[in-house]
Amino acid sequence: MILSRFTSLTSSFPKYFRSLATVQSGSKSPTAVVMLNMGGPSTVEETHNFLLNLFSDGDLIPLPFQRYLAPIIAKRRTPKIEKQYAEIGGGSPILRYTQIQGEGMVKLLDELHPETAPHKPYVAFRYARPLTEETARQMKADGVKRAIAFTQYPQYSCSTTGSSLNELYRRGRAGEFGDVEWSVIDRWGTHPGFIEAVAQNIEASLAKYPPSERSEVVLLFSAHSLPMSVVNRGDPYVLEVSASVSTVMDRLGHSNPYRLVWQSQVGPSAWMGMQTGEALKGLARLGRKKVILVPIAFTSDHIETLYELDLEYAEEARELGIRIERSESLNDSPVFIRALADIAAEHLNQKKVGPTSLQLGLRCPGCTNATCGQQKAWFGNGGRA
Ligand SMILES: C=CC1=C(C)c2cc3[nH]c(cc4nc(cc5[nH]c(cc1n2)c(C)c5CCC(=O)O)C(CCC(=O)O)=C4C)c(C)c3C=C
Ligand SMILES: [Fe+2]
Ligand SMILES: [Fe+2]
Repeated sequence: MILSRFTSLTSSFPKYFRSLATVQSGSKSPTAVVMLNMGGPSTVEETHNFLLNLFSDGDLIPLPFQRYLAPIIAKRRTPKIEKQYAEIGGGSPILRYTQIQGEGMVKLLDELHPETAPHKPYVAFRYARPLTEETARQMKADGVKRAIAFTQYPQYSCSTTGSSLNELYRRGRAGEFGDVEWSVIDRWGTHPGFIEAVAQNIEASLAKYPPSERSEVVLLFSAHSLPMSVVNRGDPYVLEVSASVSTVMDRLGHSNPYRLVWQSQVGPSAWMGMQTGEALKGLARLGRKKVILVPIAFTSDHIETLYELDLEYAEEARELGIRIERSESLNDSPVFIRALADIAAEHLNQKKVGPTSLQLGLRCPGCTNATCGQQKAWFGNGGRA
């Protein structure tokens, strides 16, 4: 309410005064909006380093003797994953899309929240360049004094956003960013702008079916799975992904039958199910031959959409006689970029409540990782000891 009043106020401002405000604040140190994500190899050659960083992360994959096992597993897995990145065009597009999203977001944010302008986007990836340490050096060189850590995972998991925040905390506490006041946007899986962007992409896919067939199409929301050991320690990811799905279906007026299923499990342990591939087989058995696959837990294209969904599952569906469409990832969607700016502006307006959401302070009840607790206390104090 307050935000929408404020938005209409700034947008009715004469353009001249708005651009003057930007010029006058041009000499101010920028407010950094640090976009956190896992990253991906931009070229096939970077695949090994990406996997090495990923398997070395104890927040994502806790391994015994991690320092010794991670290089062995990464080396063994590299040829298979290199082939997949080669088949999707020679690398992951995540950096390109994150840069487009970041640039678009700050342009809007300067108008939505001129008090903290200019805003500058930074990217801090966990397993690919630019890594957090490089971003820290750049922010220090830019004289940043105020920063928002903005996760690009809509739903919170200790193994994704939690891992990024732990890395930011370790480097922040070591002084690598200089003297920065931090606040955190840690989840936004039911934000109306995000929901609208997903819903519009689903509607575009539905429009590919003849009107008489549309209501029969099954919407198969597919999210990266999570090991049951993580789910069982109280990780909120599964619940938050379910909330995103329910909210999208509310927005669509429950026009279609739908299910939430899980993809991309790695290794032999138990993971959250049912698996996307199994679900397709089950739908074929039920005679449901029209499906739209909807990626719901990641906002740009990556190996899981471009390889697993578009190549592997599409082939499987064809063999099962299913007509399959894939709802586009959010990528450079203007509706989504506007949502990112709104989320950041709402955060800046509501910051009086505290530098993090109330949810962040409540770590997974079963989590015994000391860094998670220290990180939450540190961010809760604005990044001060
Ligand atoms: C919300 C998204 C994701 C969650 C949750 C997640 C958890 C998770 N992932 C692994 C292991 C791997 N993930 C890998 C790649 C990968 N993971 C995600 C997203 C989530 N992971 C993405 C988008 C990607 C691809 C990156 C890109 O292409 O840009 C990989 C590497 C690929 C492979 O070897 O298969 C591994 C390994 C675990 C163990 C986990 C939960 C604890
Ligand atoms: Fe993953
Ligand atoms: Fe944790």
